[in-house]
This record gives sequence, structure tokens and C-alpha cells, in this order.
Amino acid sequence: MSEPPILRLDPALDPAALAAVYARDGVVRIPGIFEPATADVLARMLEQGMDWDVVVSTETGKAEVLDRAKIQQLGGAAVGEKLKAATLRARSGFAYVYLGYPMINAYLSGRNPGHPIHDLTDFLNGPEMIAFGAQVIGEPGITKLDAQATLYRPGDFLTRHDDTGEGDRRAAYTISLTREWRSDWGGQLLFHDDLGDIERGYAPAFNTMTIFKVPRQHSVAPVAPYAGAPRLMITGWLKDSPPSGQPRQG
Ligand SMILES: O=C(O)CCC(=O)C(=O)O
Ligand SMILES: [Fe+2]
Repeated sequence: MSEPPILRLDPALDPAALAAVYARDGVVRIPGIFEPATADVLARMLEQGMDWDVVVSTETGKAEVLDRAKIQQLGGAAVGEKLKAATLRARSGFAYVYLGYPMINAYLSGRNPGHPIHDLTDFLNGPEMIAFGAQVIGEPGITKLDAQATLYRPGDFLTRHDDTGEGDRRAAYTISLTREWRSDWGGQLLFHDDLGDIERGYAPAFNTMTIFKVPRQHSVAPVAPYAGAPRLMITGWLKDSPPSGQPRQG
């Protein structure tokens, strides 16, 4: 049996060139973030091996996270009502529906012990990734990468927001592990301007990292009812708050 590929960034990446693009545009696309064999293993994990929660926004825009046990307890009809309510709220406010896996919480609480997602959480908060992210965005004080895995099904969405958080978010990132996508399947990361037009729309391109400066108005376009695959991402923020309560302390 062959060894699993090493979890590392593709050594061919040129962080200085990426930093120049980020400094100019406030956003940078990074195709080929992992070597192909690594990206393949990570994609397979998201495609086949995840203990997904249903993530649905409440009236206040906070996340209600329904794990398998909670879904069973509520029953399909009650879960469906929550999704319907969030979808109605999306008409006029911040709302979202998708499947998620809270990587940091899961890591710290010992959920799914031995699962390979925890190696990725470790990697994202390890010295190589922190140094890379800090260099690309030109913020040497970056201490951690928040992370969640997400799966958008047909109809799933995330409405317009700007990622203002606790004040420690220096930039947002996404790493797409969506293998194939058609540009008419929705699911783009959209940047909105003040006139209500779309400045840019990024399809979930396989093995591509996107980093953008926040706050900035953005959304995830609803995945089309006819989309032929799930939209698979790792998303989060590069933060500069002290690394307490994170993986790899000390
Ligand atoms: O999935 C994406 O492309 C972006 C997600 C996002 O904007 C967020 O989680 O705040
Ligand atoms: Fe966001």
C-alpha cells in the first residue's frame, strides 16, 4: 500500500508574487495550493468521509448547528421547517443553509477521534500555513486559522455579509476541494459593490485557495437545483488574536 501524501503546501507556490496581487487587489486566487495527490485525498475525505452537521441561521443571524443526534430527535419535518424559515429570512437579511463541520471545536472537543480532518486542522494552524498566510496578506502577526469544512447542496446559500467579527479577522480564506463545477451551477463566491452589482464571482475551482481582505461585502450564490455535485470547501479567517484555545498550543 502506498503512503498517504504529505500534508504540505505545493512547494512551487510563490508567496511573494501572491502577496503583490493581494496588496494590489485585496484578494488573491491561488490555484494548486496542494500537490495533486494531497488535494485528491482531501477531496475524497470531504466527499465520502464526513460527519456533517446541518448549519442553519437563526433570527439573529447566529448559527444553529444540528448534529446527527439532534436531527434524529427533531425529525425531518421540523428540520425542514428551520431550513424554510432561514430561506424566507434570506429575502431581506443575513441567512444561510449548508452542511458544515466545525473543525476547531471538533478538534478541541475530541469529536470523531482519529479522523483525518484533524490532521488538516493541525496543518492549517501549523507553522508552514501560518507563515504562508502571514506573508501573502502582509500581516506578520497572524497566529491562527479558524476553519470549518462546508458542503453546499442544491439550494444551499449564504447571503451578503462582510465578515466583521470579533475584530481579530485580518482576512478570510476559502480552499475549494470541489472537483468539477460548471459556471451555471451557482455557488460562486460573489463580491458586491455599493451599487448592488457583482464585482467578481469566483467559481469553486478545484484545489484553489482564495484569500480576501475583510470587511468586504460578499455572499455565496445559491447552488442551482440542477447542480451535479456538492460544493466542498474549507473556509475561515486568518486571525491575529492570541493562540489560546487553538490546536498546537505552545
Ligand atoms: O464558502 C465561501 O466561499 C465563503 C464563505 C463565507 O463567506 C463565510 O463563511 O463567511
Ligand atoms: Fe464570509
